This record gives sequence, C-alpha cells and structure tokens, in this order.
Amino acid sequence: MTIRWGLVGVGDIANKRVAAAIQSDPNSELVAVCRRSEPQLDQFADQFGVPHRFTNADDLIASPNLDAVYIATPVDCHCPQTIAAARAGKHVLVEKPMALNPAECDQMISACDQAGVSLGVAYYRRFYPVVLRIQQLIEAKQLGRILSIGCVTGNPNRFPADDWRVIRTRGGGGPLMDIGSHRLDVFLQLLGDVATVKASVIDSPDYEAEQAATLLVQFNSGAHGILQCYFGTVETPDRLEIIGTEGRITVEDLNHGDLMLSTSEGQQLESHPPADNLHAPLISDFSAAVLEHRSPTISGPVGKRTNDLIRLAYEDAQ
Ligand SMILES: NC(=O)C1=CN([C@@H]2O[C@H](COP(=O)(O)OP(=O)(O)OC[C@H]3O[C@@H](n4cnc5c(N)ncnc54)[C@H](OP(=O)(O)O)[C@@H]3O)[C@@H](O)[C@H]2O)C=CC1
Ligand SMILES: O=C1CO[C@H](CO)[C@@H](O)[C@@H]1O
Repeated sequence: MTIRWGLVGVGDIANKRVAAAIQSDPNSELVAVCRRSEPQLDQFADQFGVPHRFTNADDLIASPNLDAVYIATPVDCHCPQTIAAARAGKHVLVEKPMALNPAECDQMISACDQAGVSLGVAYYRRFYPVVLRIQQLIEAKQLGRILSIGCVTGNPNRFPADDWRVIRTRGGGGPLMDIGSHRLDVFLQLLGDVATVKASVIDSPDYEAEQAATLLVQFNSGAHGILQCYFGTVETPDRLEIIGTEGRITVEDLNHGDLMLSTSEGQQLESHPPADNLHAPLISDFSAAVLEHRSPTISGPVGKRTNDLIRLAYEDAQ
C-alpha cells in the first residue's frame, strides 16, 4: 500500500523540497495539490506532474482518494486545516511551527486523536545525522556533564510589513517562531525538557513582529540553553555549540554537518552531512509510521512543546 498525499499550500517550501520528498519516497504518492491562486497552482501541478488540483483546501481535504494531507500554508492556517483533515479521516503532517500557540496545538492533537489519525510536525532537523551523532556523544557522556547549548540563527530577508511571517496573527511572531522554533526543537531533542524560559526581544522598526529574540532557557538537568535569532541580518549559518565538563562540540553549520569534538585528548573533526532533500527523511518516517501503525517520530505532542517554550518566551519578554 502507498500513502496518497494531498499537499495544501504549494509556495516556497513545497516547491523547494516537500513535493520532491513525497515523490521520492517509495511509500508515498503525490496525488493532489492546493493553493488559491489558480495560475500558480497550475504551474506547480504541471511542473510536478500532479493529477488533481484544488483552489480550496476544504475541497482537497474532502477528496476521497487521499490518505494524508501535508500542510505547508502560513502558520495561521495550520490549526483549522489540521482539524478539517482529521475530521475527514486523513493523516496530517504539518509544517513548523505547529500552530500560532499551544492552545491551537492542543486542539490539533485532540482532533487527530479523536479521529484515530496520525499527526506529525516538520521539525526535520531531528533526522540530521550530525544531530543524531551529537545525541549519541551526549548519551555516552563524552562531554561529561552538559553545562550549555547555544545556537545563533539569522535570516537575511528584509520582510515587508504585509508578509505573513511578520504579522503576529498570521505567523505567530517573528524570527523566534519562524527560525528559532527549529532550534528549540533541537535543544529539546538533545538536552531533554526545559524548566524555565527567560527572553528579551528587539522590536522591528518596519513591522509588527520582533526583529530579534534572545532566549535563556534552563533545562530540567540544570544546563543552560542560549538561543539568538534574527531577521534582516547578513546570512548567519546554523551554528550550534555544546559545552560540557569534559568536552565541547562545535558545529559551524548544522546544514553542512561538520562537527568538531574537543576534549582533553585533542580535537576531532567528523563529517555527518544531511540528506540532499532535508524533508526526505521526515516524509519517509511519517509514511512508514502510518503503514506500521506507530506514532511518527515528531508527533503532535513533540511539536507542541516548542510552541509552549515560545509562548513562555514571549510572555517573559513582555
Ligand atoms: N521546514 C522548513 O524548513 C520550512 C518550513 N516552512 C514552513 O512552511 C509553511 C509555508 O511556508 P512557505 O512555503 O515559505 O510560505 P509561502 O508563503 O511561500 O507559501 C504558502 C502557500 O500557502 C498557500 N496558501 C495560503 N493560504 C492558503 C489557504 N487558506 N488555503 C490554501 N493555500 C493557502 C499560498 O498560496 P495562495 O496564496 O495562492 O493560496 C502558498 O502556496 C510555513 O509554516 C513555514 O514556516 C517554510 C520554509 C522552510
Ligand atoms: O529554515 C527555514 C528557512 O527559512 C525560512 C524563512 O525564514 C523558514 O521558514 C524555515 O523554517
């Protein structure tokens, strides 16, 4: 059996990676796509050879010949479209951040539970070989007791004030929601759950959302997490550093996967590059989970935890 996918929202990320990832997965088939703009919909469907096209998400979701819906629309659409898909009996894989706020995440989880369908969230960095290698090194106590994890990330785009990414009711916030969310998810994967969140933001002179956010989180283990995220800077690589009592790991760019391990014995460079299509392992995991009747690796409750931390950060910053 293959999973027949409908893809709602065929903009930037669908075009760059999601459609190709579905089409390259042996358990998946891309059978339907949706966006409201008809000429752009046709262009996308023609480019990827997708047989069914819809200008209304409800119509795609109601279509009987689908097993799963991939939601790649702006964040304010994630909750209503997930609930509609669940009620129509479709499994749902939703882009990050999962929703505008934790209350929406709860509604999505509960709708999918009630309908008996799977819910996954697209935090694909969880499948990066370099992240899995770091997890292994931490678990093997190669770094001793972990004291801190730090990440700096920036998107150079200068978003206009009417872009959904910088309107709070559409994107949920600014760089913290859009790019910080990915890194907080990696923090949770590597160091476990968080007890407290402190945050400060810098407002943008040009739009409603923040332009910069700096977070200091304290994990249940006692370790610190420091996250800095920006919009409108020069391109900032996806840098990660973990400091322990016996060692340090530095990754200059998670998307390249070179890892430097420093211990008292010296330095060791390892290379763990990600998949060519970063979404491919995510789609494969989700479709296999549906076929094997297991939970996807990045389930609704996993995705929601990042929304919880972001909410605490915005509350503290206020
Ligand atoms: N995992 C990752 O690395 C990345 C994830 N993302 C996430 O993916 C999502 C989409 O981002 P991105 O592709 O950059 O956004 P875009 O703005 O480029 O695309 C959004 C798409 O959604 C469509 N859309 C908007 N509203 C609706 C609606 N009500 N019904 C149906 N379609 C709709 C738009 O088309 P139209 O207006 O014609 O309807 C467009 O095709 C976001 O959640 C974002 O955070 C984005 C980039 C990378
Ligand atoms: O990783 C990413 C690349 O940039 C995009 C635009 O800011 C983000 O939405 C996305 O999560």
